Amino acid sequence: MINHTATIAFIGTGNMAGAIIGGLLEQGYPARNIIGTTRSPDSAEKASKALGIQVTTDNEAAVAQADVVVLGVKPQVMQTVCAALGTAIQQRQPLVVSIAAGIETATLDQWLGGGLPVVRCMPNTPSLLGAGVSGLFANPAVTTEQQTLAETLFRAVGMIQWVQQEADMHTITAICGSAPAYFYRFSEALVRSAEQRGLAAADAQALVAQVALGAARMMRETGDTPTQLRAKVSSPGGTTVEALRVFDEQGLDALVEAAVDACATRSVTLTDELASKHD
Ligand SMILES: NC(=O)C1=CN([C@@H]2O[C@H](COP(=O)(O)OP(=O)(O)OC[C@H]3O[C@@H](n4cnc5c(N)ncnc54)[C@H](OP(=O)(O)O)[C@@H]3O)[C@@H](O)[C@H]2O)C=CC1
Ligand SMILES: O=C(O)[C@@H]1CCC=N1
Repeated sequence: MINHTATIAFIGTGNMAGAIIGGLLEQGYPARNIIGTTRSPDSAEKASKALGIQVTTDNEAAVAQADVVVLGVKPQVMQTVCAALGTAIQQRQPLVVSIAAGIETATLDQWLGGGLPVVRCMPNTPSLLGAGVSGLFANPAVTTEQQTLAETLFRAVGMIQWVQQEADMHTITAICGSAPAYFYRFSEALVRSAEQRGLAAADAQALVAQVALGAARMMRETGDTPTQLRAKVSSPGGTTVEALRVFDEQGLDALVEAAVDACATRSVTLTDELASKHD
């Protein structure tokens, strides 16, 4: 069960934090126990209306009442945001959860003044529907109770996976955080092909979404591996094998491997760029 009494401050309430907040509210988390912040008053008003929670531009005031502070701003502005929040966070000593790509817990802790419990989390946007995946890493200052709190919060919006080595967060980013976009990209290509063959765009999009949902549910619910499920679709001498032959001939595995590698490598270089700012 989620601890519904913890007050959570989301510093940055954009695409990802908004998806987590939406998912928590959907699961019954009380709106009064969630506060969000944005940089501009305009986006605060928009986010507040869209999500049905209080959203301000006052990061320090949000932290002052929080048991959990979720840092949901872009990596490139995180240091500035943390520097301005250090005093409020040190006074309150909340559990700090960062959802930023490429920022190590030690770097964040240093930016916030040191000695803090920091959980690094890599979620993904399907959290909005309770269908997210979040990889989690805790620094040594995180207590068992805080670990459970972080775990229950993110479990409320999907699956969770703890990693013991922080370096594994690069892989988690490449196969969970960023990966919904790969499926959307593949779906865009399928929709485009269907359109070229004469289907209406809206129909093609609905069909592709249903295929993706069905395929995902088969992988989750039948216990079969993707390889076994693929075999069950591919009749010898039939149609599917022809499409799969083209994927193989044109090097789908190498393409995917290169894409995942590029994503994980960017997570590493982002980490190096941001850590080099930390003295
Ligand atoms: N999008 C995704 O799928 C995923 C994103 N992430 C991580 O989540 C983080 C946010 O990404 P995303 O949600 O896509 O980005 P968005 O640009 O959608 O959101 C950024 C949010 O930060 C706010 N913000 C900027 N500066 C400040 C500030 N000084 N004080 C308070 N709020 C501020 C913005 O407010 P305003 O609108 O006023 O500028 C906005 O609400 C990143 O670190 C990213 O690595 C992790 C996993 C997946
Ligand atoms: O693209 C990004 O950098 C963020 C992190 C994972 C998903 N979106």
